[in-house]
Amino acid sequence: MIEIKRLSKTFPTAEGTFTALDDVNLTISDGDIYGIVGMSGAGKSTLVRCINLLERPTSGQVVIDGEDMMALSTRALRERRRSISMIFQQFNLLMQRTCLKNICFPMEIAGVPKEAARKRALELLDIVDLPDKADSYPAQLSGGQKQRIAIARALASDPKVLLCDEATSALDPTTTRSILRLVQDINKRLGITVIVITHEMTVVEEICSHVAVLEHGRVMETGTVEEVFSNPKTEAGRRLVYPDGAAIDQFPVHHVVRVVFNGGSSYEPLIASLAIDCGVRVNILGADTRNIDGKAFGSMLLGLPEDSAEAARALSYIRAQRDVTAEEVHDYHG
Ligand SMILES: Nc1ncnc2c1ncn2[C@@H]1O[C@H](COP(=O)(O)OP(=O)(O)OP(=O)(O)O)[C@@H](O)[C@H]1O
Repeated sequence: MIEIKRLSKTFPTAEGTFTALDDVNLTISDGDIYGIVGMSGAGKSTLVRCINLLERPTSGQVVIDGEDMMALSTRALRERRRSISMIFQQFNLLMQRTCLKNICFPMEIAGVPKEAARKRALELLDIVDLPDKADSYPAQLSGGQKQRIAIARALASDPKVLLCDEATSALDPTTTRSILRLVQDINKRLGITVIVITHEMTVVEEICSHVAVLEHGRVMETGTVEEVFSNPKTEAGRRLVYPDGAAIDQFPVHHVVRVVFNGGSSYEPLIASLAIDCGVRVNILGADTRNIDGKAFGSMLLGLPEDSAEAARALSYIRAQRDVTAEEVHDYHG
C-alpha cells in the first residue's frame, strides 16, 4: 500500500516560494490502477517524482508498505526505488541499443548475470507481445511498439508499482487503447499496482479503478472511477468529467428536463446538491449557460434516471430552487 500523507512541495522562485503540491493525502491499495488526473501545471509530475523520491518533498510522508521512504538511508532508498518502475510519454529508450539490450539495461545495473538477464528479457518481450523485436533498434519501431519495449524494460526489475507518466499522450487513439489494455493485463496477471498520471479523463475511464483529481497542487476529490464519473463533487472534477458542459451518456435516460436559469447563483451547486441532497444522479445532456457576474443564465438539459419516483423527486427539488424553472421535455431524441 502506498500512503501519501500531508505531502507538500515548494520551489524557491525569483518571485518567492511556489507551492507545487499542497497537503496531498492519498491512499493507493495494492492491485489498484490509480489515476491521478489534472490539467497542465496541476502538479502531476511533481507528485510522481515525490512518490519515487526523485524529488524530496518539502514536508509530509511517502509510506510504502508501512515504511517511511524519507526516513531511509540513501542506499536503502536506492534499493526500494527498484520496486517502483516508470514509463514516460517519450519512452526514454536508449537509441544505440537493441530492444533486447534496452530491456537488459536495468538488470545489468542491478548485477543480474548476463545469461539470466537475456532469458528474462526474452520472456518480457513475449509479455509485451513483441517476441520478434529483440534485435531491432528503437528507431525501427512505431510509437506503440516503443512504449511496449519501455514497459518490458520497466518490468525487468520485478517492480511492485508501475508509474505511467502520460504514457499514452504521444499515441493515437487505437494505439493508446492497446497500450492501456497491456497495462491492465500486467496489473491483473502480475499483480502490479499501477499509478496512471494523465490529463485525459478517457484514459482514466478506460483502465483505472480509482482516481484523484488534482488542481493547483491540491487533491480536490478522490473516489472510485464510477463515483467520480457519475457524480463529480467538485468544480475541478466536473470540469474534467464534463469539459464542454455536456456529459457522456452514463445511463439510459428516461426523463429529460429543461432547466432554465434566470440569474440565480451558479448552476453547478444545483447539480451537486441534486446528488447530495436527493441522492439522484443526473446526466447533463447539453448546456447553454453563461455566467454573468457570478450569476447563471441560460438553460440546461438534464437526463434523469428511469425510476419515476426518483425523477419526480429531482424535478420538485429543482423547481423549489430560486431563479430556476424546470419543465419535462417529452420529445427529446438525444
Ligand atoms: N523546479 C521547479 N521550480 C519552480 N517551479 C516548478 C518546478 N517544478 C515544477 N514547478 C511548477 O510546479 C507546477 C506543477 O508542475 P508539474 O510539472 O508538476 O505539473 P503537471 O501537472 O505535471 O503539468 P504538465 O502536465 O504540464 O506536465 C507548475 O506550475 C510548475 O511551473
